[in-house]
Amino acid sequence: MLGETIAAVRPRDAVAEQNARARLDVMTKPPGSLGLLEDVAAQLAGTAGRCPAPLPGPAAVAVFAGDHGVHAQGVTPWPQEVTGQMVANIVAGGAVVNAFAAQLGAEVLVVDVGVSAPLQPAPGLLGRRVRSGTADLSAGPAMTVEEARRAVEVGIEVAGTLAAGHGCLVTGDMGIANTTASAALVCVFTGADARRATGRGTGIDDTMLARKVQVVRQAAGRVPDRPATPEQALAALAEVGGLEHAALAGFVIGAAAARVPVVLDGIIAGSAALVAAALCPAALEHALAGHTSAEPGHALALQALGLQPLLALDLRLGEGTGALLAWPLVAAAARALRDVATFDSAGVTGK
Ligand SMILES: Cc1cc2ncn([C@H]3O[C@H](COP(=O)(O)O)[C@@H](O)[C@H]3O)c2cc1C
Ligand SMILES: O=C(O)c1cccnc1
Repeated sequence: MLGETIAAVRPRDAVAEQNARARLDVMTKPPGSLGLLEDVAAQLAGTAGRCPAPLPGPAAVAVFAGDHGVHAQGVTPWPQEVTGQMVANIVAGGAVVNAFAAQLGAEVLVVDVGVSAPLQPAPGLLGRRVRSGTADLSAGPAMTVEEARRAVEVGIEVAGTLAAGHGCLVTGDMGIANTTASAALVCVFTGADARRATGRGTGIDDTMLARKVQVVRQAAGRVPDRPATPEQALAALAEVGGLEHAALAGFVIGAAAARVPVVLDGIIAGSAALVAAALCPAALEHALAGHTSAEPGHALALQALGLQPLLALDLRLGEGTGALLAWPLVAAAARALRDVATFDSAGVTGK
């Protein structure tokens, strides 16, 4: 399934994108005046393969949840059981992601791809647990390559299902200690030093940060830098990643295969997108960076991916919150491309 999905991903449609650029230039506004939103509008046309692109809605955020064996190393102040408790909170509608989604009319789907604790079945919770948390990535592989592949395929499945009823997919995550695995992935996939890629996550003190940097450096050191082939990418993911990272990588590839735009959230999605890019470079042509988070490794990931974030609000939450907030900008860019009159049609004199 992974191989077939990778093979199904096409680059953006150059003709649709050129038509969008041409239309943006004759719309009743000075050429280029919508800045980055003009690139977004053109990208959406390229993804859809037509100009104007369909409006990218409604949006659906998939919150991939998993636990991390590296929690035992003291890299986060939060107990591991908070992952399962927050999953229940999101499913009940009580988290920040739910408030933002309600504001924007977006759907929230939580996917258990690797939580440790037992979870009550509930509407809005998809059970796809590959294993109950990863192994401690500071001591050895976080998971097997086969488990990584299965978790990637969960993300592909979820993207395919959601793309059938939604015009835009949004990445979300929940997993205590997942900023440690994210930093390790950023180091491996960009070659960055652990000190630059590692941040304070939920908010850790200097002592814990020093320990986290050490853990990230040690883990990333076991893996050859900059995996170039799909096999190397999966191996690196299995060594230092998380189950939600694997699923998110698959989600990005699955969205691209369905030709639906995907808006990326923070460091967890950004690091997973590095994996997706190594598995399937064309997939990233259909992705948008919703925001840049306060976690320093996120900017490194976006830079390596060549993605320009739509927002910079100093968010450091995850759950899909920053990407959701960017979605109205994506929708507005599409609506402008579709609805704004041209100089000719409106009888407005050009310069
Ligand atoms: C109550 C709560 C809600 C959250 N929602 C997202 N995260 C975010 O913080 C965690 C990663 O940070 P670290 O690596 O420092 O543990 C992840 O669960 C991520 O989704 C949360 C964290 C907490 C505590
Ligand atoms: O970048 C993020 O999305 C982030 C940062 C800190 C904690 N959780 C998520």
